Amino acid sequence: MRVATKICGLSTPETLDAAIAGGASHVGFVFFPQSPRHLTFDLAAGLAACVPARVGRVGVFVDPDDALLAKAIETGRLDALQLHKVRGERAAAIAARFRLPLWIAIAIRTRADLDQGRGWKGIAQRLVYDARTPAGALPGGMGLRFDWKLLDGFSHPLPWALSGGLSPGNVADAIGVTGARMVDVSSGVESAPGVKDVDKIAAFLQAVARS
Ligand SMILES: O=C(O)c1ccccc1NCC(=O)[C@H](O)[C@H](O)COP(=O)(O)O
Repeated sequence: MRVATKICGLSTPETLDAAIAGGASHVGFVFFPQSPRHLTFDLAAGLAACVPARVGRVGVFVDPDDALLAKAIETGRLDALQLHKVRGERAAAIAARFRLPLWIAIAIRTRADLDQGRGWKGIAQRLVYDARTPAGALPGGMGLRFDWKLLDGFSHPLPWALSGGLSPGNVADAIGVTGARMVDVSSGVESAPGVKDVDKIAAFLQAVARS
C-alpha cells in the first residue's frame, strides 16, 4: 500500500499544485503568525479552493483559540486539525466543538516521549511524531529529526505519521527503518524557510512512491 504523505506549510498555488500532482494525500496549512509559513485567511481560502476532494486539508495550529480555529476551518475548508502544545482537556473541547479529526503532534527526543501518545486514545485520530525543538523555537517546521530507532518495537496507540527532518534524500530510509505508513515534511522541500520548492516536492513524493 502506498505511503501517505502530507506536504506541510504550503502557501502558493504553484507549490500546492506540485504537491497535488505528485500524489500527496494531505496538504498542510499553517495558522501560526510566528511561522514563516503562516497563512492569512484570504490566502487559505484561495488555496483551499484548488484542493481536490481526494486530498485532505490539514490545519496546523499551536494552542489555538476558538476564534482562530473557526475562521481557519471555514476559510481553509479543513478536514483535520493538527495541534501542537495543546493539553488533553482543551483538545477534547476542540473536538467536541468543531467535530473534526484531531492530529496531535508529539515532540520526541527520548523513548519516554513516545508514551505521551497513549493519553490521546479516544481524543485524537492520529499522532504526528516530530522532533522536539529547542525552547523558544517553533514547535515544528525546523528540519530537526529524532532517532528513528526509538520507534523500534513500540506499540502505537493510534495511527501515526513520521515527521521531522525528512527530505527527498532520507525519506526512503526513514520509511524502511520505521515502517511508517504516513510521512510529513515541510522544510525538507524548501529552498529557504517558508519558501517551498516544486522540484523538491516532486522529488520527495517520487522517493515515497518508490519505497
Ligand atoms: O511548519 C511550521 O512552521 C510550523 C509552525 C508551528 C507549528 C508546527 C509547524 N509545522 C508542523 C509540521 O507538520 C511540519 O511539517 C513538521 O514539523 C516537520 O517539519 P520539518 O522538520 O521542517 O519537515
